Amino acid sequence: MIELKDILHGIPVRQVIGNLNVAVSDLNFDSRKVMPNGMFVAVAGLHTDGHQYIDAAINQGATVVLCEQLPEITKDDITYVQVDDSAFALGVSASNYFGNPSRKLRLVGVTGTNGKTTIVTLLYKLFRKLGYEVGLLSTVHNLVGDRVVAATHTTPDPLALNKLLHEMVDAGCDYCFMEVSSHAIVQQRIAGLNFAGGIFSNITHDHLDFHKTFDEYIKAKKTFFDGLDRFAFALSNADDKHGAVMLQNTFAHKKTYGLKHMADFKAKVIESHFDGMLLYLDGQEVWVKLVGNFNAYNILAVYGAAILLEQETMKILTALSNITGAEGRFDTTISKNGVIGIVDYAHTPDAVQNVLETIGDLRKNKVHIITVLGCGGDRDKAKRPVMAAVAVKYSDKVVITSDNPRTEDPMQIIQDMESGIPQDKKRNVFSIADRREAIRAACHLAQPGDIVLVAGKGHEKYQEIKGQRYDFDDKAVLVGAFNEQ
Ligand SMILES: CC(=O)N[C@H]1[C@@H](OP(=O)(O)OP(=O)(O)OC[C@H]2O[C@@H](n3ccc(=O)[nH]c3=O)[C@H](O)[C@@H]2O)O[C@H](CO)[C@@H](O)[C@@H]1O[C@H](C)C(=O)N[C@@H](C)C(=O)N[C@H](CCC(=O)O)C(=O)O
Ligand SMILES: Nc1ncnc2c1ncn2[C@@H]1O[C@H](COP(=O)(O)OP(=O)(O)OP(=O)(O)O)[C@@H](O)[C@H]1O
Ligand SMILES: N[C@H](CCC[C@H](N)C(=O)O)C(=O)O
Ligand SMILES: [Mg+2]
Repeated sequence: MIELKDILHGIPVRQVIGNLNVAVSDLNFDSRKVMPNGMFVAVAGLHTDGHQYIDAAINQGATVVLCEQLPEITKDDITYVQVDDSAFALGVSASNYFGNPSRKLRLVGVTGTNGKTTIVTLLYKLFRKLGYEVGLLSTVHNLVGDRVVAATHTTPDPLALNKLLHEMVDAGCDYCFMEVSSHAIVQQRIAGLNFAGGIFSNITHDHLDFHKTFDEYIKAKKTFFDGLDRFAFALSNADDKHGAVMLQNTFAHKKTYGLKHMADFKAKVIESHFDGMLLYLDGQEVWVKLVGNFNAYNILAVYGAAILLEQETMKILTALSNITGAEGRFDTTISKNGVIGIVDYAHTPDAVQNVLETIGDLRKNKVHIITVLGCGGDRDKAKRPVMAAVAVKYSDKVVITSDNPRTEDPMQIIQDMESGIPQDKKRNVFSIADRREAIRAACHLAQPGDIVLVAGKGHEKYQEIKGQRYDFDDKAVLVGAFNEQ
């Protein structure tokens, strides 16, 4: 039980109707989940507005309502708190409700278009190896120490997020590494959190359905760094065109990493193989089990953050050489007749290009690269033709298929992708809507030594079609197809 006035700490309140000295036994932003003597926070969404459900929340037992617009008729036994920004108030009140757990461990957030999951996963594994108790909030899953909590979002809603942080504190975690998505920044899921550091990976085309313009997308990412305080570090990618902008207005301690430009943390790729690469990192040689220039950036970000979190260089490097990346990222399998299969979560034009360039650099004797690729439904439509064009440019053959069509028509998504393919390349492209059949077809096209890249779904264990989730696992389907050969 916590008193309402304590939940409101740090929230600019415009008006209160009713009693502030009431105990609140539950906090919710979904009227359907409100509990007796609970507090309901009305937030405007993309599909509907929580303000429409204030009565429903009261009928469910809410005794406190926090909102931006007061209802025309207020009830005597209910406390109404009016604020200017209820999404911000939700974040802060969720932190207060759970005892501000982000102040009781060191929380590091990672934002950027690609690489967030990889960086936080590597940080989680690294700090475990360095002997700490650690929490993780990621697209693949959340971890409270060793305990797995399924992830519904890349960055959970403020209630789920603070509840998990609270559990991490209870479990004795010293650190938590979390992904900060641009949706979470705009929707203020991270309001009220205290970050010990923030990391920027990169920014390229994605989510323009939500942010509308690339400038708005940049602005969203930058807001995260603007919100860091002077005790935190802000670590940015010096080689990214927008890396400097991220640090422009932050109060945090600014640091950079990069392979090309001048930076505080520098690295060079010396050797690359399918199972890892040799890096020259901050004056030392280190073998890591990840592949590709893009992963050299991820490793550098992790190394820099570990130094900024006061860890010792040699211990970091030794631990780094013994850890693997996140599930479903550049995951390699070889068929019995020597076809190399790679499952990867590339679902943006930049990621597809990076992975295919890496494969192109690693391949021997110009063996063929066959890419299986789809694009998600109910997501950025503008990236579809671009992803297809990139796949075609860097592959010998492409099988266009479905990713998660969600509520969209799979054939329409495929057509949107096909529109990006130059006429003279069309003969190398096949479209097969059924993802299982597409993967099988790619494997049948492959000769020994060829490489089949299955991109876009990585670790995901489902496919969402017409709003329904079906079991689906790219790796299992790929291995099954290999076994048929
Ligand atoms: C686009 C987006 O981010 N949507 C999120 C948003 O939903 P919404 O805006 O549609 O909400 P809404 O349905 O309009 O409802 C508005 C409010 O009314 C309330 N309500 C609604 C109905 C009712 O009966 N009673 C009631 O109180 C709702 O609880 C809500 O507070 O708020 C919901 C509650 O927190 C989220 O679950 C939902 O995530 C959806 C499922 C989603 O798919 N989000 C994706 C795009 C997302 O967030 N992705 C990023 C990662 C992106 C990346 O970098 O790759 C992520 O962090 O996961
Ligand atoms: N630093 C990077 N730069 C560019 N591409 C990358 C980088 N790291 C990973 N990738 C590519 O992006 C894909 C997704 O990587 P990862 O899951 O780490 O990113 P993410 O930012 O967490 O994505 P999401 O937005 O879905 O949470 C990888 O499978 C790989 O193809
Ligand atoms: N976090 C990303 C993941 C996309 C993964 C891809 N498989 C898809 O479904 O589009 C999103 O929700 O946009
Ligand atoms: Mg992620």
